[in-house]
Amino acid sequence: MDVHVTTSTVRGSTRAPPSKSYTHRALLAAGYSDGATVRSPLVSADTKATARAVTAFGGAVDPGPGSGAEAESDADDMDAADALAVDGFGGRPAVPDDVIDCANSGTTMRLVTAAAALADGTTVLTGDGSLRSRPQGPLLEALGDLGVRAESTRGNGQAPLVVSGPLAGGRVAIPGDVSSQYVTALLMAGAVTEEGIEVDLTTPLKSAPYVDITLELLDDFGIEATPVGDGGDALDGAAGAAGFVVEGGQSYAPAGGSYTVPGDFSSISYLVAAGAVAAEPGEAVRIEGAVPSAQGDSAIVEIAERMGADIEWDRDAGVITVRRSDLSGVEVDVGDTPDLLPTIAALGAVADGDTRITNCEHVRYKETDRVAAMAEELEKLGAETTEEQDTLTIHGSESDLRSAAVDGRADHRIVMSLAVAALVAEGTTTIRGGEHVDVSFPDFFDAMADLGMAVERDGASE
Ligand SMILES: O=C(O)C1=C[C@@H](OP(=O)(O)O)[C@@H](O)[C@H](O)C1
Ligand SMILES: C=C(OP(=O)(O)O)C(=O)O
Repeated sequence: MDVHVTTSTVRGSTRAPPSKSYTHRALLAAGYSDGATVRSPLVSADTKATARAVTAFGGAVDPGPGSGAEAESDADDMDAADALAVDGFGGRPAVPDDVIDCANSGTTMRLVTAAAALADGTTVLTGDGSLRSRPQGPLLEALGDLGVRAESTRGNGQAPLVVSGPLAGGRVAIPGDVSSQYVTALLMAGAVTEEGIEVDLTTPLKSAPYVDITLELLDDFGIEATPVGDGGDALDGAAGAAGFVVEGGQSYAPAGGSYTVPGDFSSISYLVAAGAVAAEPGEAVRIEGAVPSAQGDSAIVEIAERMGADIEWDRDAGVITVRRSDLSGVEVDVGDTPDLLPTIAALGAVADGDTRITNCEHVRYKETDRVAAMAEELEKLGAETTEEQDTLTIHGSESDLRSAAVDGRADHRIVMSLAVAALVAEGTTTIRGGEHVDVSFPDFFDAMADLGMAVERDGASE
């Protein structure tokens, strides 16, 4: 679907969608339990993939009591639910009747691969073309070292994957610089193994806040997992950890039988960026649902502020207010916050001077190579960029941005970031593949239109 965005200003209140990362984990944790309700879930293409996996393992995911939707036993049909009742498989996944389709979701594939290793039989996992090109090798090797048959059908470390359990647990080494999701996967599955799992990192952990999200959620489900330092001493968080330990034989059970998902700061980043570059003079964009949590991507507030944005975050109320102001380029290390790269690049294209995004090699292993994608697509809008393996520099200047036809690369975050840049590019920008926002922020263009973005989709104009 082509989306056409014409230069426009924005103002008014909007609400952050629920967190994709927390929803994936909550659905799977509820699956590992005897049953739990997940409140305020993100219902999107990616989280539906995780719900399908929970169902394939013998659980069930239904719009629950008070969900605002009729009960349905089909994970694909969970739209409009504001609570999902999950029937768990009690830590023992059944062998699925069919292949598990993880669609576009890396989180689903990694977390579900480790869950599949617990089953006494064989699970096959696949996904779309993008997911089948992403790296799974380190997780397969780790599971192999733990005595599970875990293979890529093409022998290239990519899906389709075949996993045959059961997994008893043990000690294993894994690199930390490809994906933190391998650690999350091993910790979530490790809690219900017989022996528990000890993970030793062979390289420092990138995307560490995502493991903090995991530790926070595990704690809320009554599961103990511990980051450890070089000497085996327990640490407070995943940053700087040399490894992780999770005891086996634990039971997943959230307090009161339910878990509530907080707002998503990766999604909030587009709303913040839109306000910072295009809020109507004298007006503001107000974002509700911005409650503090372990999400590293809440750094978008500090990054926008450092660029000169007029922004306030009332943490108690969970409200961010942002007004337009002149932005200047800054240097940002995205080692902890890979999903912010497209947003920061779009902000950098509007800011005056250079925005240098460093430590970003792992951002090349996402739905697309986001470093190359943002460099190339922002150039079409008139920005100058310099791409290196681990660094992206945007030589920004608002006056240079002009409309163009750009490609969202079938990647939700590229689409949403280009839409932000399109707010200030002179004329009408056409973004190819606008439908891919369904992965993490299905209502993105509705929310933006409500704020004042001049946007047309498939002939419908707002
Ligand atoms: O665990 C998670 O929820 C995620 C971890 C990050 O991936 P990596 O750990 O592969 O960098 C992030 O990019 C992804 O969007 C979500
Ligand atoms: C990379 C992302 O997610 P995943 O790894 O789950 O595909 C993302 O949402 O930006």
